[in-house]
Amino acid sequence: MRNVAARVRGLGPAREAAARRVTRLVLRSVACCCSTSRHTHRQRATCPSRRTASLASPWPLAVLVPAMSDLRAFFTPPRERAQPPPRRSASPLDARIQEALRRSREEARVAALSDDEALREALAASLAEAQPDPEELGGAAGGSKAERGTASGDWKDCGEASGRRTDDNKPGSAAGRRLSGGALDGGADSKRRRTEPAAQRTAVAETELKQESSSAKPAKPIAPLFARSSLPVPAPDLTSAVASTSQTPLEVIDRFDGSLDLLYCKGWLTPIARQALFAWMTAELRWHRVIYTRPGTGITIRTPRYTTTYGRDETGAPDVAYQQPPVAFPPCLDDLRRLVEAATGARFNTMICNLYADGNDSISYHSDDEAFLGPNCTIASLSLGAARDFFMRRKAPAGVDIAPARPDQKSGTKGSGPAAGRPTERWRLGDGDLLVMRGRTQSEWEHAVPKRASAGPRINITFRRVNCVAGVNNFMRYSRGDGPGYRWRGGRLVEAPGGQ
Ligand SMILES: O=C(O)CCC(=O)C(=O)O
Ligand SMILES: [Fe+2]
Repeated sequence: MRNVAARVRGLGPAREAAARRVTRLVLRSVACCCSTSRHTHRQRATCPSRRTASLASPWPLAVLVPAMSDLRAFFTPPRERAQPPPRRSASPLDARIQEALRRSREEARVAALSDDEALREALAASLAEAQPDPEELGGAAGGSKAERGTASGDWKDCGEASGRRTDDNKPGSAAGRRLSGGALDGGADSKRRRTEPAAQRTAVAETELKQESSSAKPAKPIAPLFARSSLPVPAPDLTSAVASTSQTPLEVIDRFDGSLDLLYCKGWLTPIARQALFAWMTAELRWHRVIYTRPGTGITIRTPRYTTTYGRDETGAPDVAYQQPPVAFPPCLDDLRRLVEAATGARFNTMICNLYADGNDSISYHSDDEAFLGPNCTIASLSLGAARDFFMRRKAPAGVDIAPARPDQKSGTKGSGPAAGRPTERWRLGDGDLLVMRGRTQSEWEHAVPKRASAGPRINITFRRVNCVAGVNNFMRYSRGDGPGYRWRGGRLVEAPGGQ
């Protein structure tokens, strides 16, 4: 009853009294909230779960909410009811009552859950996302137009041509070629860039910017069940490989004569480890929504996901040698790095973390082939939380414009000439899955996580090995930037000063 009083306070004494009457009525007429039993009035008085049988509990609300449209009449004193109600399309009173009841129901539901249950429930909701739309990336121009829509639109391209001290800034580098629409940048889109006059190119780029900006909505509530996570979430203990990983060997995927060279393990991280890691990373890491200017164009890009980065190269350079001092791995992520190294046989010194808050967050087609990663680099990618599609498409051979095959077409069409289209591969990366890209994969393929109409929060961690200061500068610039940081507080990502 206290809850009722709190929720309807300010509606006037008559309506408050009416609300109390309704609640009393409902409490008498429904079973108590242990729900399995049909207690008598007397039994109910002593049932331990009765304390939750208030207006805020799910039980009476299930009865009240459908009758919401009648509530206004019910709350109206008889004197007023005799007169015809004023014609209003949306009553502010209705709205207030509905909102108060909705909030109290949600609070009661959350309060009734333990931390573990809340986490499990949020993850289950995340995993039950809508099926992907196979058409989304299927355009012949390559890449979803809801995304940046070009192979040269991603942060890496800008970093490499930013004039900063990166090895990739050289005209002959893979990145330089991509940015200038060179040989590796195949597809109709890059052809368009090569042939259009500069003014037109700017117009196209601005359109892409609008798409990018509109897709990159500000932080919003995404998982109310984390509402209590303002308490510190303990870091998971991942020190034991046997306890933290499934110990299932990684599957070797070797396609197109070694062009696509992957290792894959579904559910590599155990459920307990992955859930604890996901909860800790969302709550305790400081995430960034990096905004940067695309060099040479003056165009502002808002990265459509949250990111952060840790680690440094092994050149032994002091902090002052970097544009921003690198940030050391938090201990549990360092333990994770060691586990991934043990599983893959590769060595890593840096990580980039991506937080896709919902289906609107994405990463467009790109390759992680920067010179500071070295040739044929190995990149290990661990997914946590909601499953998302991971698309791969083969780059066109130098100087050839071939549209990629549609993602729903059978990939690897024989004699992949122009008619056949470039092969595409599609993966569904789920909670705890480990995917390792190695060999020629980065130089011959691109990958993307497209937007989806609905998807729960997902984290992706990529482990990489950079061989120079420039690589760390690049990661710091494009995965941390100089804007504000965000932390998951009260069920949403909120701007948070300080910390790493
Ligand atoms: O989220 C993913 O699975 C991919 C992330 C990625 O490609 C990147 O960070 O470079
Ligand atoms: Fe990538």
